[in-house]
Amino acid sequence: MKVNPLTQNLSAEHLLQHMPVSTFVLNARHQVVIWNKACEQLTGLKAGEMVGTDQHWRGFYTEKRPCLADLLLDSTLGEVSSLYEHASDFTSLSDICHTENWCLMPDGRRLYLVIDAGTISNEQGEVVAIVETQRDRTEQRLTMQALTESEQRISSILGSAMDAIVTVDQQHRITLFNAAAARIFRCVADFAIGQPVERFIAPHCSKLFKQFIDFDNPAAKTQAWAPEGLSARRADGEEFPIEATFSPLEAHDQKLYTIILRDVNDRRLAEQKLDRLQQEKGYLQEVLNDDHNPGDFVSGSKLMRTVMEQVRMVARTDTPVLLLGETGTGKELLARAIHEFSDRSAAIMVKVNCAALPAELIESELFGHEKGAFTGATQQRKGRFELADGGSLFLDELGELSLSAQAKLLRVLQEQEFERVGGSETIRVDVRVIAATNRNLAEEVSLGRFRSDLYYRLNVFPVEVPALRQRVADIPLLARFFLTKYAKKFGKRFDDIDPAGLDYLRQYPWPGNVRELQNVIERAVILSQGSLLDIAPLQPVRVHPEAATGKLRTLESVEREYITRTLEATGWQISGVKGAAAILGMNPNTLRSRILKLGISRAG
Ligand SMILES: Nc1ncnc2c1ncn2[C@@H]1O[C@H](COP(=O)(O)OP(=O)(O)OP(=O)(O)O)[C@@H](O)[C@H]1O
Repeated sequence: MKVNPLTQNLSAEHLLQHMPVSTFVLNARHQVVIWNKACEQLTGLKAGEMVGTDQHWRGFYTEKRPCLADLLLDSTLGEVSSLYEHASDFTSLSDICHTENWCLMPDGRRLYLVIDAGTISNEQGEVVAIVETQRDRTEQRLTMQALTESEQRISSILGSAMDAIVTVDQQHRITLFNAAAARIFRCVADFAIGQPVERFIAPHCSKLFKQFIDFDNPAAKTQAWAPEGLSARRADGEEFPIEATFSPLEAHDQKLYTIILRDVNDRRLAEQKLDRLQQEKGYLQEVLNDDHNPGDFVSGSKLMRTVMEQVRMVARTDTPVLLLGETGTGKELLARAIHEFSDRSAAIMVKVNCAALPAELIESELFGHEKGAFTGATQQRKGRFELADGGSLFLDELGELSLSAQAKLLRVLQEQEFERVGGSETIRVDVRVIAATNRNLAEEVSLGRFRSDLYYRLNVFPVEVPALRQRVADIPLLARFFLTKYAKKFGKRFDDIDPAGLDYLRQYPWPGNVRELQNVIERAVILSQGSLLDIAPLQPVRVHPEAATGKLRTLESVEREYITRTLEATGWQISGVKGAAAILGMNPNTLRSRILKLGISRAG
């Protein structure tokens, strides 16, 4: 063998000992023959204590296990995958192998070591020794892990962002297209990436973008806000309004630009939805304070059972329902039952009391108005029809509706569409109308106060709710029902109603119907002391005593005088147990509207 004069004084052992890479050598019996300086440094174990032993594993592991050199020596490389964390990185070229692993060093440090091992054979080809090197790559590994994690975080942020995020290179080609961009532009990222951004933004917007990325433009160093009024183009060519920001991005020495944009229509729709939900919330709050719970409907008499059957039958259809009956008979409660029994019960039933609002406001209440439609209309407002979309609309006191509102209502019933007050946009809704009145509508039609076409449209399914005096069998049931309700409310206990009192209740004609009975029981619960509820004899209200004198007056003047008298008796208190509405057996809102209509005032 030719001797190299430059290396003749350097033995192989000398070289291995001073190699700057941690190295140990095993003989064919797995005994350490060399444990170099770098290996001493890495493991903290001295060559003196390792050479001649088979304890080399102690340098890298806390428990005895084969090192890569041992596996190579025993030709058991198959075990690598179970012993090394990153066995996939393991490579073996017959007599050289490589793997990477986290190792727990004797001093407790956790190091990521890149391990290589190779065989040394004699001239006969017999393996006489194995050399194993270990290189510490902990820092690189941790940096790589941190980078991967941060990339994953960024990609999950990009993926979950609501706005479209698109990055573009200096040639204007798209390099990144997040999930929101795919949704907004209606195409997958693979389709968009590589395409010029101009394919997705309208000319005016591309001009602005070009100005932005112009290198001589110092503004390109910072973010720029593209105002509303710009538009972008979806993959199918449809243009849509956007607002966007442009910003520069330095990545891997490459200059990129990010465009973050949002579909303004989406935002407008979201705002509208929010607006509607807020109105709905306000409305539901009103309903929560209401005591009309269809689950609490008491019906024992044959007459009421027939009414309930009708209600159940019609509930399943979309036909408008007209509930007719005296005040306080339970029309609103039945309207709620119709809604609850219908397929629309998941949506809400919106109520409008047509008598509680002045004629000029009722149309805006029902159909909404546009900004500036009339003095005081400072904002666009949706009406109750829009709020009830998908559900039901209960029009209470329908007979009070103005003729012009009646015309609009007829159109909604026929075509399910209308325009807001002061607006030209046609709004379509899917609403089931339930109306109620205590007036004789047929008579109102003949007097020209109610449109005949609307009457016929609503009269498809009239439900006559009988007066309480026509269904005496319901009186004890209702009285006991209200007794339980108010005894609970006022924290009192009663065994039953005094039998004499029950007779008074049965004999009384109940002009205010169930509402009046409810008020009588509520007052009795407050006043009674014993275990039986006391009911004082009831005096029917004499509405028009003047008839007896022969001086006949109009119903309106009698009504005005009687309401005024009742108000004076209650000290002008309208609602509450002792209020005029309770005495008159009227809904407080209805009473308020009657007071306005009849021009009743405290002074006069
Ligand atoms: N069958 C019933 N069972 C239980 N409560 C009833 C029943 N009928 C009516 N009520 C109660 O009587 C009161 C008046 O009922 P409701 O408001 O439904 O009558 P209405 O006919 O709509 O009255 P108005 O015409 O004055 O608006 C409510 O508090 C209601 O809960």
